[in-house]
Amino acid sequence: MNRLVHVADYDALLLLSFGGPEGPDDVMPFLENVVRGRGVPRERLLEVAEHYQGFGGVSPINRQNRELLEALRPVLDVPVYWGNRNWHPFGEDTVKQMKDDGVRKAAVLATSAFAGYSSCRQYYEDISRISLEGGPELIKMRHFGDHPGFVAAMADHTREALERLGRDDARLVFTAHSIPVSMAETAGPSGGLYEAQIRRSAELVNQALGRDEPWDLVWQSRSGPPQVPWLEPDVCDFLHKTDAPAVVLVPIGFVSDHMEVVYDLDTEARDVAAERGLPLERAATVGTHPRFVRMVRELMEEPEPVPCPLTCCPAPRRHRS
Ligand SMILES: CC1=C(CCC(=O)O)c2cc3nc(cc4[nH]c(cc5[nH]c(cc1n2)c(C)c5CCC(=O)O)c(CCC(=O)O)c4C)C(CCC(=O)O)=C3C
Ligand SMILES: [Fe+2]
Repeated sequence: MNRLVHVADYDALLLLSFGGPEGPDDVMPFLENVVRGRGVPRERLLEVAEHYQGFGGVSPINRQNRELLEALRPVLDVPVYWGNRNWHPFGEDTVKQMKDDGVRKAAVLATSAFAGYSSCRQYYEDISRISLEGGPELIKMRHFGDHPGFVAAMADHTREALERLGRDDARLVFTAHSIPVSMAETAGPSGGLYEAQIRRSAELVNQALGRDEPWDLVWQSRSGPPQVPWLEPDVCDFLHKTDAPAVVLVPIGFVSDHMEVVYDLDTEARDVAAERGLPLERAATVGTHPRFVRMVRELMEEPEPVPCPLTCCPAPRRHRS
């Protein structure tokens, strides 16, 4: 059959993710992998280690990724592999396995929907680092925050949270990982793309819900040295000050309920709301919502994506660690 567009014929999918500890002894070595050369103060690291230890040293991200793999298997016609940047199974090891299995060309689904250094460029860096001579070609799929599958899944979960809260006057407060302002300014070919894409995605979710009410976008999980400016307002500062009568937090910036969600939102942000007597619910991330899972297949059926220009989303200046 002649096709009008070139359909990239992948013979595998690689789920490329962040990785997380699977027990108390993994926590510090994992964190050291994450922040190597990034100038994150030791005190911040020890504080974040405590968040993980509060969950028995186990990040929820690995279970979430395993669940996504299981949900993808019946929907795709090709084998599904999983590799991480910061913890086992490391992408390096997975790609060796893929090579041994004779994989030729794999679509790469990074567990992040948007542009930016941490959310996109760093996954390209991972791909170059783990690619092997004679191994599979690894094609990173496009940003998907505006894909109807992502939007519909997020909208569904937001509707469920609104129903749990049971208040018509609740305000939707979208939240995403804060990043340094300098990183936000250089996101995408002409800058500002991380924030612009997240805002667009939030707007699409709001529209899908048929809501006319104003909504907010706030940031969470700030890291780095205190003198470096990051995107604001922080979710907790926002909750301290808002005059909204009730709030649904919508973690639009994440694809699964990992530590940033279950600690920074479900523990910290919830405590602030409770202190103020502010009714609050948190929408589930897209996770394994069937429409999101189907989106992955749809992305693989699109023409092969044009890679991001090498000049966008540059790495921040390296710090000595
Ligand atoms: C934009 C963005 C996403 C969303 C896109 C995506 O999902 O990729 C994201 C996701 C995640 N971030 C995660 C964990 C961490 N991020 C850190 C630190 C940082 N994140 C940053 C940005 C982002 N991060 C940045 C600019 C830093 C500063 C240091 C650096 O420039 O790298 C640190 C260091 C300690 C600290 O928090 O200070 C940890 C432990 C986990 C795993 C959670 C789990 O284990 O369940 C996930 C999914
Ligand atoms: Fe992070």
